[in-house]
Amino acid sequence: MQIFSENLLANQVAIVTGGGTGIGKQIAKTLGESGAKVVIAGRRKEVLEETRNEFVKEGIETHAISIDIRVPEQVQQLVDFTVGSFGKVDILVNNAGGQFPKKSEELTPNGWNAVIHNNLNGTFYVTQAVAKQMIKQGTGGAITNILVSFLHRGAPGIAHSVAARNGVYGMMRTLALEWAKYNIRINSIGPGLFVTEGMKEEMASSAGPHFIEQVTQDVPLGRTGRLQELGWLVTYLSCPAAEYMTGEFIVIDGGNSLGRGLTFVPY
Ligand SMILES: CCCCCCC/C=C/C(=O)SCCNC(=O)CCNC(=O)[C@H](O)C(C)(C)COP(=O)(O)OP(=O)(O)OC[C@H]1O[C@@H](n2cnc3c(N)ncnc32)[C@H](O)[C@@H]1OP(=O)(O)O
Ligand SMILES: NC(=O)C1=CN([C@@H]2O[C@H](COP(=O)(O)OP(=O)(O)OC[C@H]3O[C@@H](n4cnc5c(N)ncnc54)[C@H](OP(=O)(O)O)[C@@H]3O)[C@@H](O)[C@H]2O)C=CC1
Repeated sequence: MQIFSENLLANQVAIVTGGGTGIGKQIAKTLGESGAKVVIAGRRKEVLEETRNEFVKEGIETHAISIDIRVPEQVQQLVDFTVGSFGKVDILVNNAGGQFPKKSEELTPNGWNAVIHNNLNGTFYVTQAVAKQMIKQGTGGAITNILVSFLHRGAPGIAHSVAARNGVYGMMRTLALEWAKYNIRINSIGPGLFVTEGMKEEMASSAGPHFIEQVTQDVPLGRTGRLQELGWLVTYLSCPAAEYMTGEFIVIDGGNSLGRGLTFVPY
């Protein structure tokens, strides 16, 4: 379904990290369907190339680059590559990330650092490099971070990831203040459960075979999220309709984070 006009983001250039798979792939596709030129970035070259070919066949102007967001020199290559390919950067989606579930008392320092490094440091490196380019351009920009719905509630088994995402939240609030004068807006999204291959792999060994059904039972709207719904939300945050929004965190989880609530009459 095409919600937004195909010209909404015409002449806009977007970078989506982790854009070769899952949520990032759908976000990049939706931005492209609204007219943006897209650069998808991740570590696995062959995955990125496959996604790029798919997009190009659909008429989306796409380039792909293999980089690790944890390595500042490679992050700079991403920005240089984007400017070299499309002349500028207007939109950034910080989607790359993830974690492995582990009881906190069993987490090693290396395990903790690995997740903090990827989700917090990596996100900062990309954000800083892209914002410097946006400041140089003088045309503003829209940055969106993909975090998690349970940011403020906690999630036993992934303390490292919740800590890192809260770090990104704090970073976002501060950068929204610092960069407002450049008209660079920065917002965050907290997705609930969206079924992707990456999510299934990550949860498969730890959360048990019924994880998706169990979570779904607690979702008032009764289902998992559709990837397209995240694509639309990012498109909204990246377009002129959201020009007065910055520093905000939007949860999209079918009401899951409301909990069960208090019931005063039988339903
Ligand atoms: C109600 C709503 C419900 C929503 C639920 C869903 C919420 C979230 C879903 C998702 O996030 S979906 C995304 C799915 N994809 C991923 O999570 C993959 C991301 N993972 C990675 O990219 C990497 O594994 C990593 C986390 C960045 C680590 O990579 P790195 O190369 O740095 O690790 P290593 O050098 O191999 O190891 C460092 C250290 O970490 C320990 N470790 C790494 N992976 C695991 C693991 N799978 N299990 C246990 N431990 C792991 C590793 O052992 C090392 O520690 P030491 O052994 O040296 O002490
Ligand atoms: N699915 C869900 O229910 C939820 C997901 N999220 C978050 O949404 C994001 C996307 O998840 P999802 O699509 O489900 O899972 P994926 O595993 O498909 O997405 C993770 C993406 O990030 C890329 N990536 C990870 N680390 C790096 C790195 N160091 N440098 C460059 N790219 C990297 C991966 O590519 P590669 O491995 O090739 O580098 C991959 O494309 C993640 O941040 C996840 O934590 C949040 C809440 C819920």
